[in-house]
Amino acid sequence: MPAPYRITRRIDIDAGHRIMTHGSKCRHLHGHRYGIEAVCEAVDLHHDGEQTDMVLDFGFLKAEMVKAIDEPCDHGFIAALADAELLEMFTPQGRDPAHWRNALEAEVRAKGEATTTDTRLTTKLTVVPFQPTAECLARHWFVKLAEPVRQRSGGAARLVMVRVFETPNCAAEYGE
Ligand SMILES: Nc1nc2c(c(=O)[nH]1)N=C([C@H](O)[C@H](O)COP(=O)(O)OP(=O)(O)OP(=O)(O)O)CN2
Repeated sequence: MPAPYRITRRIDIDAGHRIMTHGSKCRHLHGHRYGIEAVCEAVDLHHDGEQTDMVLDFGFLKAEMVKAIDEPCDHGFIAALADAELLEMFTPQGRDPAHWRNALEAEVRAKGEATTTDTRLTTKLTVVPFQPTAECLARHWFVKLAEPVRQRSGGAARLVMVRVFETPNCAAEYGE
């Protein structure tokens, strides 16, 4: 039986990306105002404490979404690790692109993503091990948020789904 209580929190970020494998316009460098919604459920509400009669405090959920999504990605560029030509453009002047990329790759392998401003224009860059489609970003942010949701709710709430809007008309969801 599905849990009867559900909450949704949304944040919005601005970020650039490109889908290097896309057959059309999304190959080009472009940006989105991403809308990201996290949906959490609980079988029962908290019975005491500061989250009394809540699934999970919206403020706690926002704080975790900011940490997992806004801090690494807002006003930055999200790049696929496989996009070697794009990463070469971000390589700081005078540095060996392969060496610089290898360090990022090691961090991506270890942590699932790498965020840096050690880039050519000192712009924020987040490297991910997939094409930054709305589907993959939804899955990536779901994986980052699932445990913080459990912990901040004292085990009462479960992350059900993350929905990512790329435009007001296009969204992808990942849920478990
Ligand atoms: N299933 C997916 N399809 C597409 C993705 C994606 O992540 N998942 N991404 C893109 C592009 O990044 C593009 O920016 C968005 O798609 P598109 O609908 O073509 O963009 P529009 O500018 O036409 O959107 P409007 O809302 O109509 O302005 C492509 N496909």
